[in-house]
Amino acid sequence: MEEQEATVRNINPNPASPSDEAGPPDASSIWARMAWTHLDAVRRRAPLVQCITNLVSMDIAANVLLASGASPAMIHSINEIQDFTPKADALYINIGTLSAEWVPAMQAAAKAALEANRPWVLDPVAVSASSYRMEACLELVKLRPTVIRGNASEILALSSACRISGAKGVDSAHESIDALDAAKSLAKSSNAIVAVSGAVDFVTDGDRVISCSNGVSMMQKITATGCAVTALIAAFVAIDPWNSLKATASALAVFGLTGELGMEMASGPASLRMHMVDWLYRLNESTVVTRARLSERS
Ligand SMILES: Nc1ncnc2c1ncn2[C@@H]1O[C@H](COP(=O)(O)OP(=O)(O)OP(=O)(O)O)[C@@H](O)[C@H]1O
Ligand SMILES: Cc1ncsc1CCO
Ligand SMILES: [Mg+2]
Repeated sequence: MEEQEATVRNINPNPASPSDEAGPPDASSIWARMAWTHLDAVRRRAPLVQCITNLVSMDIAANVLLASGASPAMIHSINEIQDFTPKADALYINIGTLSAEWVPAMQAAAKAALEANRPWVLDPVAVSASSYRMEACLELVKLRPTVIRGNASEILALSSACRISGAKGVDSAHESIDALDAAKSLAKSSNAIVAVSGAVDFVTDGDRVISCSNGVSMMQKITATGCAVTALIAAFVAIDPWNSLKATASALAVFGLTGELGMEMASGPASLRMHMVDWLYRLNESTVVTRARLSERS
């Protein structure tokens, strides 16, 4: 979808901002305030997000959506797509545990979302694991996802449409920066916003690049955190579909921030997961505005 410049102007009108006393806010605080405004809008508007996601991620994705204020619906039968998908505010498709039965449902749902003018978000989990998976994913990319979010290995593989990317499995074998050019190229060829997650997350429309440095490495030790943040991206894009670049960056910052806050209390991956969900539910304006770390790269 075409980007508009409205979001940053619209979300920075807080006359009570402490930064006003010291002069105009700097660019990073404008981005951080944008992240808060997106989270606040998700809480107020509770977007309905249809998820066709892998079996491993269903629980964490649904809980992350609920804690954010969104309304998840894990509906994947092809028999329900026609009735349900046009009612959803956004659709999330994740190919992590795809099967011959699910692929037609994914394609039908993506088509239904397109026809209903709803944003839809693709997570190309382990896209280079098999030619079946790659071909299914390439067919989905043709159905014009609004956002594609993957780890560096997935974005590198999808961007070049190579069958062998050097990835081990569903985890990334690359740093996110290694995939930045591939992400820009994929964004241009697919007309989607592309996000590469990692120690630093990058979000691009092919020209502009927003980076986010929130998060902790322990998040990689919880299965399906990537799937969960893609679900969160769908909720954020649902409430700001004309600014999907910014909505995607906001979701990544908010999710990364829950990792940082959760890590202050966690003793390992299982408790981190629990604390992340709690923090997503509890996050307040001052924490997001002071701790979201977003910036635009030139
Ligand atoms: N080294 C790191 N430091 C900080 N945050 C990280 C790091 N690696 C990943 N993250 C964060 O973890 C989340 C998941 O990203 P990751 O790249 O691990 O996804 P993924 O490989 O697709 O995960 P999965 O397949 O398990 O769902 C993102 O929010 C990302 O910012
Ligand atoms: C472990 C795993 N295998 C297929 S999907 C998935 C969840 C993380 O992507
Ligand atoms: Mg993944």
